[in-house]
Amino acid sequence: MDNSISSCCGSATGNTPQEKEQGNAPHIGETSCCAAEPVIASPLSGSVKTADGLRTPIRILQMDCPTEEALIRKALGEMSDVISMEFNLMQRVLTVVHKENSLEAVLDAIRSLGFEPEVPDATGQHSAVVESKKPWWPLAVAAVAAIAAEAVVWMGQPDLLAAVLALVAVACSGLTTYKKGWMAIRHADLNINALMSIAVTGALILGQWPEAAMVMVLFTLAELIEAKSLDRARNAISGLMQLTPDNATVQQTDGSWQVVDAKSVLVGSIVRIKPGERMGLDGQIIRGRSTVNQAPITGESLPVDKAEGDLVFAGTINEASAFEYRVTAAANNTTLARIIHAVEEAQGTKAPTQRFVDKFARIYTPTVFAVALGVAILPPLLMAGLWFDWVYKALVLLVIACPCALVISTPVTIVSGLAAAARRGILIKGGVYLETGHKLAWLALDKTGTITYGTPVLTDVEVCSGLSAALNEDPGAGLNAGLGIESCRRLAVSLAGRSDHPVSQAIAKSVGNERHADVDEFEAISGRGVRGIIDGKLYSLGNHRLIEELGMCTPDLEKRLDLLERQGKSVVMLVDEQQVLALFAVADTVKESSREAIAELHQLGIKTLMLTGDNQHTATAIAQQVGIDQARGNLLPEEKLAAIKALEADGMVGMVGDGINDAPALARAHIGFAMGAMGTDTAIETADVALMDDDLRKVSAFVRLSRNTRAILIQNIALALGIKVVFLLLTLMGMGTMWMAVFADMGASLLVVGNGLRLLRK
Ligand SMILES: Nc1ncnc2c1ncn2[C@@H]1O[C@H](COP(=O)(O)OP(=O)(O)OP(=O)(O)O)[C@@H](O)[C@H]1O
Ligand SMILES: [Cu+]
Repeated sequence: MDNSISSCCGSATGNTPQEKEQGNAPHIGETSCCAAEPVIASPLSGSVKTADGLRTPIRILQMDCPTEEALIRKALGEMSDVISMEFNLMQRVLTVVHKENSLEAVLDAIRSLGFEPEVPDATGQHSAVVESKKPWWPLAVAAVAAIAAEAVVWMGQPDLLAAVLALVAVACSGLTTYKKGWMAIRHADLNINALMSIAVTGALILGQWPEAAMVMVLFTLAELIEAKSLDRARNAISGLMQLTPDNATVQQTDGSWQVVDAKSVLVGSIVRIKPGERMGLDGQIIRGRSTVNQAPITGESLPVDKAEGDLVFAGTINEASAFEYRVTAAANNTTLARIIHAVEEAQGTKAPTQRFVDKFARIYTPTVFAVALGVAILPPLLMAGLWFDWVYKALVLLVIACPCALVISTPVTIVSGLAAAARRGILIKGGVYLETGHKLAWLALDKTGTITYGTPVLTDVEVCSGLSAALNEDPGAGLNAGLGIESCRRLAVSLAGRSDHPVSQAIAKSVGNERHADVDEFEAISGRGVRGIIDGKLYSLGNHRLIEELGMCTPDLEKRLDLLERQGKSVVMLVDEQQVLALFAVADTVKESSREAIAELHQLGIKTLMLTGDNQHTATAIAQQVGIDQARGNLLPEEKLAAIKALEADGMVGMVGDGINDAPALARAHIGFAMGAMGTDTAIETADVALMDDDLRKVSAFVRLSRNTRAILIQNIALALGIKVVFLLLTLMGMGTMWMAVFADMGASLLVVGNGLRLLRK
């Protein structure tokens, strides 16, 4: 059940091979993950061999704008050792596929652009990265100087004073811009930094002191705000990791307790948690009981009761009394750590809009560039225009050509959406699901464990000789010629005890710790029941389908089944090789939240359909209780799959289940939702969307978030392109100035980033 699942759904929504490769890449560097520092990038995995060559992720902290991407793309694109490149500007990771033994050359090329590339070292360890903080005071000095220069000119003071102040301002705020700009010009590339440098230098040469200073200061300030905003989106997820305490109180071999570094705690250690304390590791309670706030994982802040045997999770908070638990996962492998890892991976995959925008930018920028070149050269040559005028217009066009706002708008929105979802206990495994979720037309639901709690209890036992006895009745009462109720029970419980199917579990749990009979050749019959040999005789315990197939059904039995099933109960029968001996009815309770969840989904215009292996009567009864449109019972797992396929003709199909016996259908659906992912590793890994607890309302929350994301994506693209179009027209009409273009570009970037970040607050 690994990537076969994620690749299946890819047929419709576009999982790329690259996503799968990322999923399979060994995450060697994980042990070095350290959350103690303020701004941290999570570790990278090492080089991985692929068919084309080595695939190495390289972190470049200075790379977060498309202009830097363009620079690197150009420089590495010329190298014969480089086969392909992928840029993830949000995480500032460049993944290069290159020939063996060429990594150093690639790194050198990146260094020559003035960047500091980082890769895992030979052991695969990657040092945790701490970004150095730039001091803020030079910018403050620059701002004061720029304002002073403006004031000096305004008050008619000597030009020399204004010039000195302006030079101070430009020097204090613009050095990085000049450096980056110069690097770009040297590589024959004109990015926003190069253009700013040219423009400011031009203004200085023309003696426009205050303007030059102001433009440089404001540009730097805008860049700073943008970088900070992007950091917010980036850190929304890794910030969760900082919720876990650094230390844990661990029992030593001599029985004493000692506070140690949580990262050093081994699986199997006993940890003590005080009231009000946050857990640093996953584990299972061995002593004590309490209530725990699991909001960091499930997004649900209502405290949950926990007693011996229950699982607790890193990041959650003990609200009541002290307890001890046995550690089940090391600090770097807790559920929370895996959630964070999955979200980061999801952020690295590109959503459809992003692919489109990237493609668009790749055509758009060179096109405007060509037009600008034409504007600069043709009118002066052919129409005797003034060189100065037309070159200036061309420069303005070049600023407009910067696709910064457009390119950054999509990832910032998607990343914010993914982070917002994760904080609410919805783990989305790729931007594609977040982006396409708004189109969901149908939601198929599994019954057991999805709509119901999945822990049915035994309600009726009937012996099939015409005599019947209610549960817990006097053991002697139901005796017949063949087997008495107690013998039937013993047989059924012994068979059921061997299966984890909820129906079997209900029967097995109905008696105390009574000794079970030995079962030979035990076998589960998929979608039907179980069978095995007890005391030398073959017995089966199964549903109506099984009894029909064995040819043991009678009109009388049918009537009794009907009666129980119409009450929403599931019935299995105990048979030997000749006849039906007894029947056992179990009833599952519907989750209180299910009804509300279905109503919310209907409000969103999503049609619902229940798919279950249980009988049609029970299915209909449960569906009616929660308001589901349609119910289909008696389905074998492959028939559930076929039902999903049939729905696909009618639009986008989601399927929600517990992932246990509905994995094929979950994989087939465009979006597979797995519930109760908190305790199960496979659900986190295989589902498209993992819901951390089993509250069905998370599906409607997901759809609403997806619709919000979608709306913001469209707004952002319209905004970014709209501003460009306005300035393009202004420039062509001769009214655009370079300053206007620069601010329009930076303003657009800030607007789309701010707009995308709104999702974090949702
Ligand atoms: N191991 C088993 N023990 C007892 N009954 C079983 C077992 N396996 C199947 N059954 C019977 O067959 C029916 C269908 O089982 P199946 O596993 O296909 O669906 P389910 O998981 O019970 O329902 P759902 O599809 O809603 O999750 C069950 O309702 C039960 O009556
Ligand atoms: Cu029948």
